[in-house]
Amino acid sequence: MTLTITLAIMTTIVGISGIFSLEEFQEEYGKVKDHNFEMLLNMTKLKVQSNEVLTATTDMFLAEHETDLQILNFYIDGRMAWIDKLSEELADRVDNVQELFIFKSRLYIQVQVISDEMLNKMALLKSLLIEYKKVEKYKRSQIKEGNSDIALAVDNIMSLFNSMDQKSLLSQEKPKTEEVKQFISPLKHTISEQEYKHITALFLEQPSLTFAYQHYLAQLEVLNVLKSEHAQLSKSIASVTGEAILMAEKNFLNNLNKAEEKISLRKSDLYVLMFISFAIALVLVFLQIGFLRRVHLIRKIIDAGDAKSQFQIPINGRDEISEMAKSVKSYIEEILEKEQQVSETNKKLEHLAMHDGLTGIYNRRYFDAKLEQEHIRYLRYKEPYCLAMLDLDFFKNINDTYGHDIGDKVLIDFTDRVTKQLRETDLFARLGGEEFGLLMPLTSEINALILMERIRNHIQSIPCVVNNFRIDYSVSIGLVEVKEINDMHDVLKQLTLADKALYEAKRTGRNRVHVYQGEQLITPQRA
Ligand SMILES: Nc1nc2c(ncn2[C@@H]2O[C@H](COP(=O)(O)OP(=O)(O)OP(=O)(O)O)[C@@H](O)[C@H]2O)c(=O)[nH]1
Repeated sequence: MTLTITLAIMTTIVGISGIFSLEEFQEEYGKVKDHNFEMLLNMTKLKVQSNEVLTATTDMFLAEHETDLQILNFYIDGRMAWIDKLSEELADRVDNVQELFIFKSRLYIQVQVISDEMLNKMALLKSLLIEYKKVEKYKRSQIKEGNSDIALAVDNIMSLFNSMDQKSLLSQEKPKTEEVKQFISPLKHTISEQEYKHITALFLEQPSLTFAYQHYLAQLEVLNVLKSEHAQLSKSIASVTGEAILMAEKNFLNNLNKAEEKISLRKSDLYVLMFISFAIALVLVFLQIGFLRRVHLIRKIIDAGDAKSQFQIPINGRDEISEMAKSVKSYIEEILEKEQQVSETNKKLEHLAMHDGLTGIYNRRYFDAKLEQEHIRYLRYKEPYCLAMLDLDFFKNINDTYGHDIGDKVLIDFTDRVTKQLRETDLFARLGGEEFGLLMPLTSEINALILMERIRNHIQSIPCVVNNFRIDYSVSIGLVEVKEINDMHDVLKQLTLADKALYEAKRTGRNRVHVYQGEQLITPQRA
């Protein structure tokens, strides 16, 4: 019982701990979920931030009126720093380092390619700027020399260049004579013919001016490159952050699946554990049933006190029940042995209580009880019975002559010989000393008388031989038939009547039978 209770408690603990661990797992699962949702949110934020950073740096670059290497380097550094920052952010969120490295390298290469292209353009631009500065220097020298018209013409030309639409500028590699003439035509009326020709020749021959014009083209190209680079980077950012988001989502799903797998594994573990506990409990219950059945059997055997039944219980085992069965077995055997002894003692006591110690025939007590019983039967059914009192004659003489021991042997001889003459239904008892009683149920007076005479004759005709002594002895008998005519309901009175008849037998000479019949005593003729 204790074992079952212990097991039940264990199973409960397992179940509760299982529930707790499941809750713990679910909590973990929730955390993973929250973490991944947060990560996705951050990735989306990062994407927005990246676009903002990129746009800001591009705008800053474009806002500069002058493009030089310093700005370009600043721009490139800004891009690289942003890529590093983006990589760091991604590293916290993306498990696959290899993929992250590939993204980073892709971005680096892209920025590098763009930077190289831009550096080439910048180199060209720089040389153009030098040329442009030469034109300006020429303009300033003309002003200094007082050639304000020429300086004005240069200005006009430069304004004209500036005012030219991008398309027409981009379609030309260098100004043609006609166009140069067209550019300087406003000067035609303000300067002399000679001066006009000189300026035209100057512009046509002066490569600086041509390059100055090309400066605009280059600047525009740089702007275009920047725009396309911005578009490409935006696209890359979108793609990288998109892929990162996809990866994060993939991770997220992986993590969810792992958590779910763990939960289902834990669940199946718990089921197995609970099944094992249940099976053990079942086995224990069966063992306990067997245990109780055996205990019950032992108890039944104890209750029944049947020593033989104990062999149904296996007593050869080494368990507690077998030990108990062994104890019960020896205990019952001991009890049975004692019971046997008590029973034998009781039988002896019973025998002693009912029998005479010397002769072995019934004693006075038993005779009185049986006589009373017989008398009751008589009173009810009116079936007569006979009662006789037998007394050895001159027994005192035998004692005195041969001794008390031999007197005893004579008494035994007498009872043996009388008993052999009787029916099984007759009751012969020693009433005391040398006096005996004989109860003859369902016996008529005449039959009883015949029997008494036979006994008397048998005793007096065959002497008793004891210790080589031949002892002749006789017996006197008083007989009474209990029937209606004696009209005495008291059983003790019947004995008195028999005694009276005996007394008469003694008085009239001994060795004879007297029958009591009312107040008349009849002494039958000897056979
Ligand atoms: N050996 C022996 N003697 C007994 C026993 N019981 C009584 N007696 C003796 O029996 C004798 C009876 O003697 P009495 O009463 O005088 O009668 P009796 O000598 O038989 O004479 P009557 O009866 O008149 O013929 C006594 O001497 C008793 O001691 C006994 O158990 N064994």
